Amino acid sequence: MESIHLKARAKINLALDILNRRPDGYHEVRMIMQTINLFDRLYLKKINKPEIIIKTNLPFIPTDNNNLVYKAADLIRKEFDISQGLYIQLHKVIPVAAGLAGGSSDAAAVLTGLNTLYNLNLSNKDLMALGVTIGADVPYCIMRGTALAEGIGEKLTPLDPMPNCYILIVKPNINVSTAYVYSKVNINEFETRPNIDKMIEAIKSSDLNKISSCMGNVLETVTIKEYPVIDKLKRLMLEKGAIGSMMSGSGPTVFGIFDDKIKARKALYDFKIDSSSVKQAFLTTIFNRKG
Ligand SMILES: C[C@@](CO)(OP(=O)(O)O)[C@H](O)COP(=O)(O)OP(=O)(O)OC[C@H]1O[C@@H](n2ccc(N)nc2=O)[C@H](O)[C@@H]1O
Ligand SMILES: Nc1ncnc2c1ncn2[C@@H]1O[C@H](COP(=O)(O)OP(=O)(O)O)[C@@H](O)[C@H]1O
Repeated sequence: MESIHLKARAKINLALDILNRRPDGYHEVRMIMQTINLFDRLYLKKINKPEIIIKTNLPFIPTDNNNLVYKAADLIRKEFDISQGLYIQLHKVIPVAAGLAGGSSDAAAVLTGLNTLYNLNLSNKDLMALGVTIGADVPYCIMRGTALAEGIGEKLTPLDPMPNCYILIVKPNINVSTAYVYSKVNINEFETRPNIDKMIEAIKSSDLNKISSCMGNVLETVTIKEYPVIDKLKRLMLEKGAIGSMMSGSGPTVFGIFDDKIKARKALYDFKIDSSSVKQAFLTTIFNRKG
């Protein structure tokens, strides 16, 4: 095989709790993760030049070692002594620095894709162990579906699939870095924390209303204080018929869960014309592992 086409899907966090801060600055988390059908496209091709060449549709994305896609390819090439070069075409659709793990998912797709392209026969467990050296969310982006993530996000337990629904994604006109949000979080100041065990039960019972009522993200304590637009978008989402709404990950993206396609489409339209607070809006569905 000389080339491969891949899809790298985004994730949302249905719940995000922090247990403590580790001495190395990372945080021990308990999160419920869900893959959604919003995806970047990648094309990987073996080339004769001995280098990694990245082409992307977004001019502001790095094409050197700062791109997580480059990091993933470089890691595999070094680990398995592969000198042959690689051309990577990355078509971004997932909003960047948005709390949707776009870069992590691109890296996960490259690890998985190169495993096939070079016949490495690595298990998902092997790929996840490589992935965590790139980023805390990369192992989950390899596993995908509904999952409990613990440790720094790399200790994964697959959960029953979440029931089908519509997910409305709204990215406000602001940029927030993950490292900044974690650095500002004060774990002694959380007034409410999501009940992760109750969320797992709600998922098990396939009850969308119960799932929505269990949603919670402690990182909102940092972002909403600095960017009230996040809270405004959450409230608008509920007013427009979402049964639950929350910020995903470190934000600033807000998502809404809808069980009614008409309401979801109308809400998408309303958010798309609200250019004062919304930069990007997408209506999508959830993605679950097969089998
Ligand atoms: C917040 C979450 C929720 O799913 O996602 P995003 O909002 O980034 O999508 C993740 O925990 C983000 O995972 P990821 O984006 O892979 O993190 P990394 O690149 O490994 O780390 C970026 C920075 O975030 C902080 N970090 C990350 C993970 C973690 N458990 N504790 C942390 O304190 C560290 O300061 C680190 O330097
Ligand atoms: N393949 C990639 N796609 C998007 N951003 C990338 C990629 N590689 C590196 N980056 C850099 O990583 C940062 C965070 O990107 P992203 O993964 O989209 O964030 P998040 O995890 O919050 O969704 C951005 O500032 C971007 O410049």
